[in-house]
Amino acid sequence: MTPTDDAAVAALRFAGPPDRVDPPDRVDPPDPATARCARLVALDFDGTLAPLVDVPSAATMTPAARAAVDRLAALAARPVPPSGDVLRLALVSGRNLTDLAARSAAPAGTWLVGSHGAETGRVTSHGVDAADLHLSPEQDATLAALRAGMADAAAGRRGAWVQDKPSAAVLHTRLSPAPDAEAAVAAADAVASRLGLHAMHGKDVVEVAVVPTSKGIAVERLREETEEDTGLRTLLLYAGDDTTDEAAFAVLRPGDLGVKVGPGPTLAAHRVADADALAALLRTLADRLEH
Ligand SMILES: O=P(O)(O)OC[C@H]1O[C@H](O[C@H]2O[C@H](CO)[C@@H](O)[C@H](O)[C@H]2O)[C@H](O)[C@@H](O)[C@@H]1O
Repeated sequence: MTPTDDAAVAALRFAGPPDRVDPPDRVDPPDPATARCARLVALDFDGTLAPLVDVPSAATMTPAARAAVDRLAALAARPVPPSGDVLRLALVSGRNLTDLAARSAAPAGTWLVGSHGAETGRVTSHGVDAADLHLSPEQDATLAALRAGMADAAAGRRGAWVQDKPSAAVLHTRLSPAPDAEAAVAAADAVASRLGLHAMHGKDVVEVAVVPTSKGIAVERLREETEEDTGLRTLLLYAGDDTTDEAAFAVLRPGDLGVKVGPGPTLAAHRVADADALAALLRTLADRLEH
């Protein structure tokens, strides 16, 4: 698959003008919108780099997505080029951090955001350097009640099961017949409501967390950190496929690039069909950034 023309053009615009120096009179004038910026490429994992599958532990990036991520990571790791442009790569997922690190095998230097923003870390040559996740005693007690409630919501409903995360519980219904899925989802929503928590509805999942967070908050934090570290305005490319990615699209600003992967309503300005089409777009971006 290839990205649509407008998405490919948007990727080139996001990357900035080509670094042309010869002949001198052909040098492109710097574009104030994109010159001397840091670029933060933040990518969702499931459904965006890795096609959705029935068993979450079996999800894996397509070969093209793998190659694109590795190439961007190599570009992010190189010494800052003469243009002064800085590139950062982040994976932003609903998966918990350990799971995301294992499934993505992200290259050293990649920033990781897990549990929709509740967990953060950075891949280093010796493993993931992760920030501690602290739950208050009240949050601990709520998490225990949440896990019990979600287990009840899944009980007796065909195909439904619950995944526990460090600060959340997730009801999975991908393998459930429609009536069982509907009943389990309604029960999970009731548990969230009883505990005063927000239920996030994704693709065949209902996720309830005891730490208020969203991918929008997470990518804004990544942008702020990049701007603090580099002293440069930071342009953000965010790509995602699910409803929970809309929170990230919602915080994009002029000069940023939002890419929705697959069908469905979205706030993103651009769309590609699938993980391989996104990989092609990321290759276009890498080609331009490499020069
Ligand atoms: O933010 P993401 O990286 O997209 O993670 C969101 C959820 O991804 C996983 O569930 C989804 O992918 C599974 C494997 O393909 C699929 O079986 C499930 O139906 C999808 O919703 C993961 O298991 C969840 O914990 C994440 O929150």
